[in-house]
Amino acid sequence: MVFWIASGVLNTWTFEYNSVLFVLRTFRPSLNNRAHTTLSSLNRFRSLFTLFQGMAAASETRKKLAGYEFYREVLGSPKYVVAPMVDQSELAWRRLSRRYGAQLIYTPMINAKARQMTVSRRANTDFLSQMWTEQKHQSYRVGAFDIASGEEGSLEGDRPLIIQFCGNDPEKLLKAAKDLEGHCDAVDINLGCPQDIAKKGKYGAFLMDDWDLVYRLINILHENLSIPVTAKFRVFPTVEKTVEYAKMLERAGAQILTCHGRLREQRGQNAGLADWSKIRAVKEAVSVPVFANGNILFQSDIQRCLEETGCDGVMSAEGQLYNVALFNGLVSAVSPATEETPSTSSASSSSITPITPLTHPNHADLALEYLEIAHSLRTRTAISAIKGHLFKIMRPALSRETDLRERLGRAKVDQKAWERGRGRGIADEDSPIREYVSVCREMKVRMDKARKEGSLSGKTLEELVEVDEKTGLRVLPHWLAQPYVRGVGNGKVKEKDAVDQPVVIPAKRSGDPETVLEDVGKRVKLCA
Ligand SMILES: Cc1cc2nc3c(=O)[nH]c(=O)nc-3n(C[C@H](O)[C@H](O)[C@H](O)COP(=O)(O)O)c2cc1C
Repeated sequence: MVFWIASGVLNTWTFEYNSVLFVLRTFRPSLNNRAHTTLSSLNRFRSLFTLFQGMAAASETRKKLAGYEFYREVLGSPKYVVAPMVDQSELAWRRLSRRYGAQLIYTPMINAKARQMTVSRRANTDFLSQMWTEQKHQSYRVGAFDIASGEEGSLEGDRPLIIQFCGNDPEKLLKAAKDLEGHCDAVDINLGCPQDIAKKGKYGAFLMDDWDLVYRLINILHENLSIPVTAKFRVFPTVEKTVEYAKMLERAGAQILTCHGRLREQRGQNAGLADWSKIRAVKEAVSVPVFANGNILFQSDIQRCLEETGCDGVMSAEGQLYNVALFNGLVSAVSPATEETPSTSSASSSSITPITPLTHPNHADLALEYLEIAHSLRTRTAISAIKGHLFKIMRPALSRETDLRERLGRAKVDQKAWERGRGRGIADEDSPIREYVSVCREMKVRMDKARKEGSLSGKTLEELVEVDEKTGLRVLPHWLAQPYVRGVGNGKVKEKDAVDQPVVIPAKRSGDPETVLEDVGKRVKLCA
């Protein structure tokens, strides 16, 4: 502490020192030499302090905090957490999410094996082999982490951040995690991905059958990384086994557990509801912080979940993707996003979320804001990610505005041009994603008109809310950001839908753009 203060004083001093010299040189050349000698000896002190400051910083980073100490002091006690999402929790989305109240965000899952190959190939000077790697891992790169841009994981705009890996080889996992440990606050292991790709690669939820391997995967990171390791997992059919598993994860060294309250078999059409009672049992059984994952769609679900599970935070994936303002207004009295005083300074425990511009802004505005961020970054945002976000954000209106839906579905973007054109700003008519911008602007015009007509009807927003017959959930006016709930599946796993059931990927991606989106969704939704 003393070093920091002293160094701050001396830093200011250097500025003064240069200014004094400049003034003396200009107006009193005779005093220049004496002043210079005195000032430069003082400046030597400054160098010494800078050295001590470096040493203090180094010893600080060496101190690895654990459990609640880590949760509080490094992460800042986050309650509102954005889930790891392949192709969707990328940097641009993280920036937008932080503006709207997200306190901690996970990167999309990174495959440890693929990252390791890419890193070792990059170290090789053979240009052709690099090209080969780049092409071979094109799809992996979509979820990769771009250190070179200096933006991903930066202290200024991308923290707190947890980088998620998947893998089944402890040594490879460690090497990949070591490569990125300086760019995040912790490393997470994906133990919950239930998709066929995970079954084939034996990672994610398919490690639930090999507890010894899971222990070693966590433990090697716990023992060798300078930052903590955390784990995200699904529940077992019984509470007892779920609790036993969670305790094993803690023993192995996991410092935060995220418990997704669905079974490995609850995916796609059979996702159904998450079981919060199992999450509660986990929370009661371990002594590290626990995040609850599943069933968070409206703000009112957040407090209910925290109360019912006793967890330290809630994690949302789909609810937050469809409404990035899900966590807005919960943290501070004045929201940075809209600068309005929120009606709820902490999550209301009422069963219904009040519909305010804070929690349900106009979706076209959010879409434009997202595009503006994507434009402003040096880091490349994958076109698949952009398209996925736009379809989800504006979903409430796309079934009405079918011409816009079609334009969005058919918009072609030259990836290379997009990479060259990034950072130009949204107004640039040369932007390679100008068609997306144009669709969102047109959507904004139409939604502003719809909102005006809505308010002219004399009804309040609450009165404009309808209830979906199939799901029983509230459907808000179509210009507002809101969750999307597929009215299928009951969470009960039928034998024919069990894990072995293949995901059907249509050979042809044509036809109705929304169907295409669903297909894209199925393909990128590697871990839902
Ligand atoms: C588009 C998408 C991508 C996902 N990718 C990942 C991932 O990379 N790693 C992971 O552990 N879970 C992933 N998931 C699962 C979510 O993190 C989360 O566990 C799951 O969706 C349940 O939360 P929810 O009910 O809030 O959607 C993904 C989910 C979605 C919707």
